[in-house]
Amino acid sequence: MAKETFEFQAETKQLLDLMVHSIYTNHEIFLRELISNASDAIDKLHYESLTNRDILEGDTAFEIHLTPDAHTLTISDNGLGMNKEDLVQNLGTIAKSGTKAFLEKLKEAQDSDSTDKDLIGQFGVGFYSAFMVADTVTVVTRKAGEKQAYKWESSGDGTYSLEECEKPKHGTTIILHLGKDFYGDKSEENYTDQMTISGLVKKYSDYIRYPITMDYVTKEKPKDADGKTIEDAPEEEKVETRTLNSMQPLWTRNKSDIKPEEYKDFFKHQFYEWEDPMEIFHTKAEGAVEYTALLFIPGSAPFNLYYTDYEAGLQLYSRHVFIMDKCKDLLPDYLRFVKGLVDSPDLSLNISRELLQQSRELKLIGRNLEKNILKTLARTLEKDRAKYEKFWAEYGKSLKIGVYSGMMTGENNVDKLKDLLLFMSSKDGKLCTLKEYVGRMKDGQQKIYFATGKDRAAIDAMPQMELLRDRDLEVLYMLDPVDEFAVQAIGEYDGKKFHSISQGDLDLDDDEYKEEKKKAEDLAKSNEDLLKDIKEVIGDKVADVRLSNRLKSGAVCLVADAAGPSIAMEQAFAAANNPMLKARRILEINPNHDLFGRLQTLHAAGKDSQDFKDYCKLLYDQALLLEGILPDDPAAFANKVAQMMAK
Ligand SMILES: Nc1ncnc2c1ncn2[C@@H]1O[C@H](COP(=O)(O)OP(=O)(O)OP(=O)(O)O)[C@@H](O)[C@H]1O
Repeated sequence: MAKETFEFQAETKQLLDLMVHSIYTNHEIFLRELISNASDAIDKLHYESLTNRDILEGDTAFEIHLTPDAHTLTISDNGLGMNKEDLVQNLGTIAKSGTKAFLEKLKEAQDSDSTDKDLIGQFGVGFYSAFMVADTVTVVTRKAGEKQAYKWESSGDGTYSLEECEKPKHGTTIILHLGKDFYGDKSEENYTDQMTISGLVKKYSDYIRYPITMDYVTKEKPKDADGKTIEDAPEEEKVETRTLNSMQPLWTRNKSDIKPEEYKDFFKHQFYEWEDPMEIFHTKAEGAVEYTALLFIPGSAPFNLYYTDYEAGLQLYSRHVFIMDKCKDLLPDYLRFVKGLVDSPDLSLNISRELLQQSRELKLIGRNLEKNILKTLARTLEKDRAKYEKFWAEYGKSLKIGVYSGMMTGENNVDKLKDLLLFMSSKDGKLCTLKEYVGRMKDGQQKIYFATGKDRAAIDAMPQMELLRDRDLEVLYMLDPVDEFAVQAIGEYDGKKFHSISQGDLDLDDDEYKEEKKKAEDLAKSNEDLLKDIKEVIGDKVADVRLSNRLKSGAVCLVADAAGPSIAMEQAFAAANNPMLKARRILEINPNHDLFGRLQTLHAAGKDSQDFKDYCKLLYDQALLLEGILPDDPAAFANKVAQMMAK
């Protein structure tokens, strides 16, 4: 095959451009990225070799070797290597959907001068970081089990070349032809200096499970047959290969010997994070199943946590040997934000990943970990409210989704999670637990009142809120569409039912309310015709028109029938392109409002008059607006209001 030239994919080009022009100042992490890729490639080969020993070609001493030279730094591994298709696929395109977001973030970071954040690692564009320090990158690689080797080369401009070549050993060798600022004694960042390189390995790659080696040339006088130095002989050069990393996986060490900084560093390097974790769990268990787990709750939720491209899951190891990344079957989906790893001698390396994921041991470990995490969260909620609220701000949504999605999957997440939920309260504008709400309920109060809306102000302005405020009844604000789903899944807490103030009968428990309700019912009877005729004018848009006893100073409001979704839920479904679930809307009119008297007069003058009809339609549109929904025909609404104002 003659040398071929290929164009990089547009996004790769953009990324390379950013790398070449070094907008990212923390150049040194390129080494960590390349070592990490080499280690991944060895992991892959090792995994393959468990079922196909021949693939190793007799080379069982896994190693990542670093060779600095005058102007180059070479990183070699004896991992899986790449064939032609792999090269084009992996080093010519960026298949990851996160890359676009990465580019945006990188620009943002550049604008805000916060380039210290480890964005490159976070978004996994590792290989291309080589172009921060190298003018040209050459990759010589041969896939284990295949004969043909290839040379890939690029100068970080728009193209790369590919040609066939010879490579006796399988694996990948990456030669960085360093830029002039990155070699030589005069350089501040000399990546050919052995001290610098070994320092970087210690700093970033100490945990890598395979030896990272470098040859050191030492000069020594020769020794005689008795092992004594021959003093007058000239010095001889000796090459000594040293391993630069300690290779001991952090999680295998004793908890008491590990410093918080070591955990944090490990977390960042292993999981490509740039922020300290907010919680660390390090547990060792023996008994029915033996395992060590090192789990983390990241400092903040990733931007795509709730999108389908987010890949949840823990890393799996067996006796410190990597089995797989992103194993989803350990933790329930509502803990999708937890990162970490599990190392267990009880997990068999020799069965397929599919079978492994269904294994009894894995399920047992998963259940234990889930319990552990929930226990820690409950303890944090009790002992360190500020910390818990920070957790809640990042991951609360995930737990709320867990509460109701459990209904679909048949898991009872409600009991597990209901005491970990927080809702904003009308009492003090602060977050409260359901236990706290119930604990401070007024004497005789039977229900947990909640209201749905887009923000606090919208709920506070709801006409129904006035009655509850007057009675000093606490209302929980449901500001996120998932809140209401969660509440529906819970149903009741401590024997107290949830009750939406914007749905069904307000149904307050005090005598005053009951008396007013009775009055309203009598009034409704005597105005039966009026209500029927209003309904007739508005038509099918509402299921019913009633007199309200939930309104104090407001004239109208729209409520949903108790059976069925609320109006907020209907809107959430509509926003998610699922207009199937419709609330049964009920228009409620305040009989104590002057407007009601006017309606009665207009109706008495003739139910077919244009004025009566206009009033009815405007009433409905107003009620819609109060729910934050636009009238069906905003122009007609505005025209009618204008006409009335002009009268
Ligand atoms: N030394 C190597 N040996 C074999 N394949 C490699 C090597 N280096 C890179 N690759 C291949 O190139 C791909 C792209 O590497 P890159 O560092 O850009 O991203 P990544 O390693 O997949 O992501 P992340 O950095 O998040 O781990 C890798 O997924 C791997 O398939």
